[in-house]
Amino acid sequence: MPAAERTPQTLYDKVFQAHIVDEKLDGTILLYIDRHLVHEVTSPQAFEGLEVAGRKVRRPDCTLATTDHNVPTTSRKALKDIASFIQEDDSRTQCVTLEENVKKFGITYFGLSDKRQGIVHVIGPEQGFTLPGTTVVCGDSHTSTHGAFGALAFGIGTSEVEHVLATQCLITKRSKNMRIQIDGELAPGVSSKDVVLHAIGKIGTAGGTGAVIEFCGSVIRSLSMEARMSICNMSIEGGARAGMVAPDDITFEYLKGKPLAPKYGTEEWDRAVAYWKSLRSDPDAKYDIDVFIDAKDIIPTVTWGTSPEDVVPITGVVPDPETFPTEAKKAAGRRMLEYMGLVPGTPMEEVVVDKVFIGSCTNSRIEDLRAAAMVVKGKKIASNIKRAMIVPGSGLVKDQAEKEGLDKIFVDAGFEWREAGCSMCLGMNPDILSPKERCASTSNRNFEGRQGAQGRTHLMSPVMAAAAAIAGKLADVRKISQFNGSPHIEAAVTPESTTFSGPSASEKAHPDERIETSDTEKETLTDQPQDSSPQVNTTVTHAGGTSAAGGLPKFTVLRGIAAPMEKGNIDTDAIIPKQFLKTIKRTGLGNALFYEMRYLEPGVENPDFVLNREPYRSARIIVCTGANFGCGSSREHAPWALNDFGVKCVIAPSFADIFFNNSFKNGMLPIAIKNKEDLEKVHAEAVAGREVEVDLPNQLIKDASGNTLCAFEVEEFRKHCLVNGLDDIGLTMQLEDKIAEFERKMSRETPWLDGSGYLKRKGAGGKLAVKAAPVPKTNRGDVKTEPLEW
Ligand SMILES: CC(C)[C@H](C(=O)O)[C@@H](O)C(=O)O
Ligand code: SF4
Repeated sequence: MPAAERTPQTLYDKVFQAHIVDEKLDGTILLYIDRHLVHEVTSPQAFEGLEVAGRKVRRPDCTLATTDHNVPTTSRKALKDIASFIQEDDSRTQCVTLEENVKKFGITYFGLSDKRQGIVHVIGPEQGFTLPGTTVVCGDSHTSTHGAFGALAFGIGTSEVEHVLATQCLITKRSKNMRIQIDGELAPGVSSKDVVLHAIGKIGTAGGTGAVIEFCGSVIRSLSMEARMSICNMSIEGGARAGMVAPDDITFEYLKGKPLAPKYGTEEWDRAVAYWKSLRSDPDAKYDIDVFIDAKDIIPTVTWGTSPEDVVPITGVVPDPETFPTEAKKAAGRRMLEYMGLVPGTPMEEVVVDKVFIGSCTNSRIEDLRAAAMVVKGKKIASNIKRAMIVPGSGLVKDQAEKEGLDKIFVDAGFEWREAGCSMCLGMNPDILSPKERCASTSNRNFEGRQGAQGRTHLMSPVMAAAAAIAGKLADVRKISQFNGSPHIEAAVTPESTTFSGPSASEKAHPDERIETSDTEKETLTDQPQDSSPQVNTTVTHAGGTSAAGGLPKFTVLRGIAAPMEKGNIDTDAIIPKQFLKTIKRTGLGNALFYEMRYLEPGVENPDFVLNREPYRSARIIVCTGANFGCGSSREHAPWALNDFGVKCVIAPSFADIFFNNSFKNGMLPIAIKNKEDLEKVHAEAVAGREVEVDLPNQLIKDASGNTLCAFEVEEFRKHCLVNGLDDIGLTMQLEDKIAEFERKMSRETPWLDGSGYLKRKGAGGKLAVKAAPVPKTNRGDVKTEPLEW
């Protein structure tokens, strides 16, 4: 079609379009996936599914695994193997299971003894595994990070992990286009984290639901890749599945010399760059949602509540919930302040902090550490700070920081210098907050209990967390550090502009050795599910939650008690907290459902919680009047826990995308009812304790006497799969010819995406062999003697 007649496309449209393998009339699309990152938490059940069905990993060369969530970040000097290194049983099982699976399925893996190990969203870009114009997935919501390269990158659930492993494709739909344009110049002391916190404060945690956000404008263009990653990382906190930035010279510069990027100086590199340059939104491209932000409105920002949208400038005060617009918001605000131990009107700069955490996939890259080091250099952390931790995002970040002497600056100031991992972002490992401890954290989620049961999290940038460590309370970094008129932190701090010196890593003692084991052990114990975990509902079982490979129970008409809920933004951390994610099974999680709300302490039920009251103990449906149900993490454990408890259907005004998808994959039906009156009718039945009937074939919700309460929408393909109990991996595999054809085309057009050992180009008549085969050699051997290449 001549260019003039082509509908203008956004960056997202272009990348999406280039990966369509097949499209159904109802808009269901089979999308090809170029890059699949795998970690230990969301993969065991997927590998198990493959094994049970006798399936292979289709593209081991496009799959990269590491272990990050469960790993302790203490010294690895004495590391022999992961099995003896990890003390906690369930964490160890998950990590060992991953190691077994990567061997079994021939996948490249960066284990604990490998310098390239680290948080999955740090290592992908670092290796050049993440490239512009690619589709990138991982069983992890912060896969959005990789969108900084102009990749379409999003989190998926475990069933989808299994689907991608088996077919290298995903079944999906087009998303809406959303644009967040940030123009102007960031003031000194303001960083990309402030930009994204400010943006989420503006759009809310459901603002981007159903959309892919393109970040653009002069501010974004001026930012480094690290800073762009921090912004795209938190797109998910704004409800969007993905965030994207158009690739430009800054992107290409970053990719030069990365092990898995096309080799700089070769024809392939030039070809790739020419393609990457075409990945810009067309000038007249249309966006469904447009947001403009003026850089001068952004000042260092912190959160005050338990949702990432609860932001306030550091110069502000703790808000008063009584001024919130609706009764529901007032109630939520009161609860948050109680949880956070804050009083309305208190200046944020007076909020005293106990712990400081600089790390996570949002802010653990070299630039983050440089910026934080600049603030703490020559200073000491305040005496009230119990613990301040620096956790590099990968072994390579750690090495680089040590080369620049940053570790010395931190240790001299009183910080702990740790090994790479998710650490205190999500207490699945020994790094956790004790109850009521307050943390200045560079992570991305401040949900209740996220960093440890009853822990209190304030999200902020690395320089702000560093400032909090020095001040002993939340602090305005602009008062603590001089920014010498630099335009903004990420452009200001480069290795050249920072004169750090200090002994190299090998010359100094390891700071981890200062940590007393007893302290670590104590913290671990407080946050682990106890053996005495309450046993409830053990009699409520049904056929859901089976492996996708084994087919699903059919969903036609469901009748049962519906439990009423009213809260908005019920996140998956609340549906099932982190300590229960260590299972390698899909079943048995019913007892952990809504754990923090359901139990006052292990074994003691909270009598006020709806599922602890009759008749709701046997609820099969949840009716929630609050929007954005299932937001946050991609954990499929959330629908597994609901399913295991007996709930097969959730009705709410809206859902977070990943939870919505994950539910269908488990034979469950999430129903979005936007019409308030309709939802209220169903809610009233639930409140009255009467049964409700969900009739999927006729798409109707009825009361106990069979009267229709309202109709509901459901996508045709999803309905077809639910009603017939279809295994969508099997369905996709029937399209083998189309997938193979697509792969041949990709190998011709973007050959740099094929990993070594994939296509043996010796097929007759120019026909390429596309049989899935493990890469002949991986780097799972002795990393010390192997080069940092595949
Ligand atoms: C464990 C994983 C499913 C989860 C996610 O998807 O985000 C985790 O990384 C988190 O940050 O909560
Ligand atoms: S958000 Fe935290 S737990 Fe999740 S991947 Fe990132 S660092 Fe790990």
